[in-house]
Amino acid sequence: MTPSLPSSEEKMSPFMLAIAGAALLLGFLYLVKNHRSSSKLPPSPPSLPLVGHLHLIGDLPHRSLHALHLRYGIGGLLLLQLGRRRTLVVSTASAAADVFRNHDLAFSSRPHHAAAHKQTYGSRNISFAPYGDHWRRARKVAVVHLLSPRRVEASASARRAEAAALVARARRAAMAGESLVVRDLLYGYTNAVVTRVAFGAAGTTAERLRQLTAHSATLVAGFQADDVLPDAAARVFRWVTGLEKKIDKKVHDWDKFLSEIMVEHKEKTEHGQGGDGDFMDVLLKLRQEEGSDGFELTDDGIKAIAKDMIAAATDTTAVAMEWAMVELISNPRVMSNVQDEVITRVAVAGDGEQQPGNITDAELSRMGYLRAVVKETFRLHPPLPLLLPRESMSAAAVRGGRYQIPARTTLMVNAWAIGRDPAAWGDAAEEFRPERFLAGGEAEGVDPRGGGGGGDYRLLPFGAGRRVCPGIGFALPVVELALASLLRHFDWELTGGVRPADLVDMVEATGLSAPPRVPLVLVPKWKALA
Ligand code: HEM
Repeated sequence: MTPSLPSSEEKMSPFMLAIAGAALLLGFLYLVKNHRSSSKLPPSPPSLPLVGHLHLIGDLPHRSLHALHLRYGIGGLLLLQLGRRRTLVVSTASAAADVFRNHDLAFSSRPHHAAAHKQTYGSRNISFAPYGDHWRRARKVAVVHLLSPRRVEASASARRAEAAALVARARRAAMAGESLVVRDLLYGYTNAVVTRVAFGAAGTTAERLRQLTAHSATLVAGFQADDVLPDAAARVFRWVTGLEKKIDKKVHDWDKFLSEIMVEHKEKTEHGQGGDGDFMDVLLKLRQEEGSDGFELTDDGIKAIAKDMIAAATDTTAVAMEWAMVELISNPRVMSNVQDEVITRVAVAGDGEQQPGNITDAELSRMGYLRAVVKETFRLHPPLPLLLPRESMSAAAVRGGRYQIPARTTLMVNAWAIGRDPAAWGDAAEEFRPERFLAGGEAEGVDPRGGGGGGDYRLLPFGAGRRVCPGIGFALPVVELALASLLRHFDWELTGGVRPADLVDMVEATGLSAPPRVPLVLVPKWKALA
């Protein structure tokens, strides 16, 4: 039966026609508006309900995000829904330049993360503190009083003592014809330098610290329940899986350690033996003299800052050095060039009788090729491949207003992808070629200090803008001195039939920082110096 047309009595009244027309118009306007506002968002791959794009992220998020960028990204941007967090991913140097140059303030906060909050005395540190007065003042304390160029210079003796110990350790292995797990060697060195600088101690304090820092990062690394679930559900998840218990134990152990160190330092000060040499001394003295610019340095505040410095410094620095050694052993030409330079520069200083490890900062500053090796390592292997996540505090119109990013969007800057961006580094971006940073090279003058030196945003291992790492000046001489010492005194060989070419495709381990997945094992051969 065919449906009959409405009779004249059944025809719509003018009133009903007006309502229907208005509804149609409103619907049309809604569609147009919606189309316009969604077209103002950066591109996004197809997503699933609830998880959004989380299922597209593998165990190496920087690599998954890079692959998604290559497939879906436009203008260096992607917008993803990672569980409950709307996330803007930046994957090219030009997009990073726009975000850091034009929208840094908008993106200067950090997303709340319950596990990190717990481990930082309620976000009272610097790294995880939301943007605001506390963060600004705590950061100023670190920049002015703990990490200033004067302090870095004053810590040269700690660096040199530990570099000498590093060479001695490798020499023992060389004499015994044994191989070394390079990670253990370098982690031990970094941990020892940091312990001396932070607490003026070595030996058992360094060993306790080593145990505390091991695996700490894994409790805040990667995507966790907090990123996917609402707060209460995430807490239940952590509790059921036992993660909450692990975090509580770590928090307790750290607090016990830091409280003991603090008591020791206070007692020394009371007996007139307090120094102003290490971080704890400086922080306690600042509190006494109220020299922290009105910033209340409570016991917990001091512990939060000290812990932040240690956690931020140790893993990152050791990971950078291990990757440098991986690249050098895989590139014998570069290894030979850098060894020649180190030997020549130290000899030029006129002290052939120097103790192992006793290379001065002035000598390091003349090692241009070594510095290029370090930059090239940071380019291909940034220790924090996704930096630290930021969160936008207000809406931002990025890429010249083409895209509108709403407030409370998480920002992930993929430094690993930016280091491989062909628009920034050319077609041979995957090649380890330190010469690109030397005079006449295509990246001459590019600096890893995040837009420092001419506002170049191609090399971002330390981030950029207001939240750029304040520890760069501290980290670089630690890295350079260890590498120079190991390259000056030893030749290095692979073990067990491994060939340099076997290391070329080495991928990263999972976690917040990204060391080589397979720890590098090398045999040191002691070099008798003329
Ligand atoms: C090779 C070694 C290091 C690397 C690769 C590194 C990398 C980074 C990165 C990527 C950030 C986040 C920047 C951003 O959000 O834009 C950061 C933040 C930070 N780093 Fe480093 N870092 C290193 C060493 C150090 C050292 C030695 C210290 C201190 C002694 C330190 C202290 C900090 C602090 C306190 C922050 C938080 C800054 C803030 O949120 O305002 N880092 N670092």
